[in-house]
Amino acid sequence: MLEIKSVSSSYGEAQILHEVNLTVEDGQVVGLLGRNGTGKTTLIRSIMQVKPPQVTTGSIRWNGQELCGLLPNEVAMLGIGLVPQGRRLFPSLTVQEHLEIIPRRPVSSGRQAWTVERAYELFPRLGERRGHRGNQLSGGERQMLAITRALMLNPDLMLMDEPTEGLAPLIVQHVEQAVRTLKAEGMTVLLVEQNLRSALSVVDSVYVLETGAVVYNGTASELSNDTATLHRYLGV
Ligand SMILES: Nc1ncnc2c1ncn2[C@@H]1O[C@H](COP(=O)(O)OP(=O)(O)OP(=O)(O)O)[C@@H](O)[C@H]1O
Repeated sequence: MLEIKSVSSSYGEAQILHEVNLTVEDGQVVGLLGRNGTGKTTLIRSIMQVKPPQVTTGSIRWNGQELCGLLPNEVAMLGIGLVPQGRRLFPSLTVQEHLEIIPRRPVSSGRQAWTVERAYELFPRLGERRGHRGNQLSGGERQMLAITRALMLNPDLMLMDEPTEGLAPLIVQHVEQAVRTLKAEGMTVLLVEQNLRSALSVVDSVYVLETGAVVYNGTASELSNDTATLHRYLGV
C-alpha cells in the first residue's frame, strides 16, 4: 500500500504541494486528475524522490517503509516503476536494448517475472519494432516502450504520468487495455491523466488536485456523476 500523508513539496521558495493525503491500496488503479500545473507531476516526482522538488513535510510510505530520504534508484528497487511524462528514451538504442539494460529486482512472490518476450506480448507492436532505434519510433511506440521499460524492473507499483498524452485514439485504447491487463495481474497503479474519459475507463478511484491540494476523492462512478466537481476542477 502507498500512503501519502500531509506531503508538502517545493521548488526552491515556491511551495507547490500543500499537505497532500493520498492512499493507493494494493491491486487498485487510482487516478490522479487535475488541470495543467496543479502539481500531479510534482507528486509523482516526490514519491520517486526525484529532485527537484524537495519534500518539505509529511511522509510517503510504501508497504510501511518511508521513501523520503531515499535515492530514486532505491525507491525503484523497492518495487516502484515510473513511466515518466515525455517518455524519455535513448535515441540510438533499439527497442530490445532499451528493455535489456533495465536493472532487475527479484520478482515478488506470487508474481510472474517480466521478460522482454512478455513485454512484446503486452504490446505486439513493440516486438515488430524490436530492432528500431528510439528516434525511429512513433509517439505510440515510444509510450509502449516507456511502459514496458518500467515493467522490466518487476515493480509492484507503477506510477504512470500521462501515458496517453498526445496519442491517437486507437493507441490510447491499447494503453488503456495494458493498464487493465496489469490490474488483472494484481499490479497497483497510480495513474496521472488529463484525459478524463480514458482515466474513468480504467481507474477504481480518483483524486483531483487543484493548486497543489487534494480537492476531491471518490470512486470513478461517483466522479462521473458529480457534474459540479467535473465542471469546477476539470473544466468539463
Ligand atoms: N522544476 C521546476 N521549478 C519550478 N517550478 C516548477 C518546476 N516544475 C514544475 N514547476 C511548477 O510546479 C507547478 C506544478 O507543476 P506540475 O508539473 O507538477 O503540474 P501538473 O499537474 O503535472 O501539470 P501538467 O499536466 O501540465 O504536467 C506549476 O506551477 C509549475 O510551473
